[in-house]
Amino acid sequence: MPILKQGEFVGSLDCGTTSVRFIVFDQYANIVSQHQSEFPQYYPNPGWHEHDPEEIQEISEECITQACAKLEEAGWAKESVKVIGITNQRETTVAWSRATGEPLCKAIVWTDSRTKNTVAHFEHLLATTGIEVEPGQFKTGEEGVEALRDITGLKLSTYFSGIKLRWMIDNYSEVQKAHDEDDLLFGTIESWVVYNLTGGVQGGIHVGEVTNASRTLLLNLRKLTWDERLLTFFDFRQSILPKLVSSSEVYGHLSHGPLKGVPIGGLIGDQQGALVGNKCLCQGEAKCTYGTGAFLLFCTGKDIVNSGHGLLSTVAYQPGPGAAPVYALEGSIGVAGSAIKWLRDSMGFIKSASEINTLAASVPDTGGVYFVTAFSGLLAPYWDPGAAGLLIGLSSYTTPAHIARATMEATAFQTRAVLESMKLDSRTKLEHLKVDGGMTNGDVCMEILADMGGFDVVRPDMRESTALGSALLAGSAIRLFGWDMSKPATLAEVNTKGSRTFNPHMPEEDREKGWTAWLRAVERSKGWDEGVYE
Ligand SMILES: Nc1ncnc2c1ncn2[C@@H]1O[C@H](COP(=O)(O)OP(=O)(O)O)[C@@H](O)[C@H]1O
Ligand SMILES: O=P(O)(O)OC[C@H](O)CO
Repeated sequence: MPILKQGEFVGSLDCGTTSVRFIVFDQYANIVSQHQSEFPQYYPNPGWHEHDPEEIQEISEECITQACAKLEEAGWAKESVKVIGITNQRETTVAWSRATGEPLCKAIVWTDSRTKNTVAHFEHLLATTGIEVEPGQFKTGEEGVEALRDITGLKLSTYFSGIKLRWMIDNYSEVQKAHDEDDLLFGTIESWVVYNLTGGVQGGIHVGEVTNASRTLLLNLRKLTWDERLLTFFDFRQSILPKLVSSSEVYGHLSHGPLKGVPIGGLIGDQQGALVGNKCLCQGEAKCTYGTGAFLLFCTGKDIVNSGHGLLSTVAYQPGPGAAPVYALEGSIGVAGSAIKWLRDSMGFIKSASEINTLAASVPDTGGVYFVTAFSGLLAPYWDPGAAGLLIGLSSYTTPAHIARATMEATAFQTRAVLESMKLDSRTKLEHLKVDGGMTNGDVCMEILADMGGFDVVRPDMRESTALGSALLAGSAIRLFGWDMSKPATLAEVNTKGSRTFNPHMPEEDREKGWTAWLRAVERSKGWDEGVYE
């Protein structure tokens, strides 16, 4: 065995919706080593989407092990990894037993829309009894909706974890029993993974990070505390909830594996991770990440901006325990890359995701086809759980190539819709959009986005922004390389590699014609599925 060099690196575990990766970065954000694996997706009923929490854990540990082996093959000792960060798909909900440390059911994934009736129940409750905002003072109807948004930044939706957890308790006897007997532990993916990496049932810590917590419908967005009024409204006992922690601090140490003893110093939801990784740390900066879904986050600095146009207010990051949080406005699009995956896995139109670019480029336009990719209803800015996937404008002329192109246009149209809301809420027009995520690997995807959206699309060369975000937070927690999240200037040398800009070329008139047709297609898709699968 050759003598291995000692370096100083930071690791990032990125637990996404379809794959997990562990990436080792140096101080400039060069990737020194990485390993990635996809994991199984379960769709047991229409509208349902599940993950096996144990599979996520196993794959996470395997990625760490393999990336460390590759680091050593490259001549570096694994002790060079000084700290790790974790970033994750956000609203996906895990319920496990305090006594055994084992999951009580499969995780309900953020895309899953089985909870429509649960949402309807709470909408009714809000409209009638209302929410008790002060002792004895209830807000009902529109005032109740406003009060909920004021506390959480969110609206009632199948998307958020609190609703998914309520459904688990109401529908799985094991989860209900655990809740009743105070054996239940709830967490989003960062919480589950940290619990296991720090020892699981043998001393593992039960923490929840604030950006992830801001997606539960249980967090007070201003105070960054679990809000008792919401616990009463949704009827949860407090003891099931993880201890809240900031996005950057040493939470604990890895209890096993090749990085045993290394501190975990950064936790962040993946979309906020990408915001941080793109160094959009100040008011007015924005990015959009195109993975399974697409998520446009606009940093609003120290202010919480309430959206009047279908966006969410969310925590962007909290740079340390007790530190003032930074907030963001978010437009969440449920389906982006997952529609490409669907064309590959269910329709057989393509053999690999990247092939969609060649297929779509083989025709000049969609031949009049529009695809509203409402596989689990529509999220921002439409928020219609009853919207159904809709392909419209089909004719004998239509080929898979037209549908492939319409699939990419669907993401571009939804991005434009979110940007229009963001313009109204923030009174700022973005001159360009910084992008990353798996779908941005395709040039044709980027050209269609620029053309249909009508804005410049800026794609950085190093696009592992999500992982980089959690690495920056982790490094900052131990002041590795002098990084300090509360002083953005200390990150100036990170990821200064170039970027490529895609400009719109389509005539304005054609773009507007397409946009008008898209809006008509969305109207036809809305309200189609009135809970037939509950
Ligand atoms: N070359 C490509 N062109 C277009 N889409 C792609 C390409 N490569 C991957 N994708 C899409 O990107 C998605 C994966 O991106 P990723 O950022 O890893 O997602 P996640 O974090 O949600 O798991 C897949 O849904 C896939 O369809
Ligand atoms: O894992 P991604 O990139 O699909 O992101 C999922 C989001 O966090 C869901 O809100």
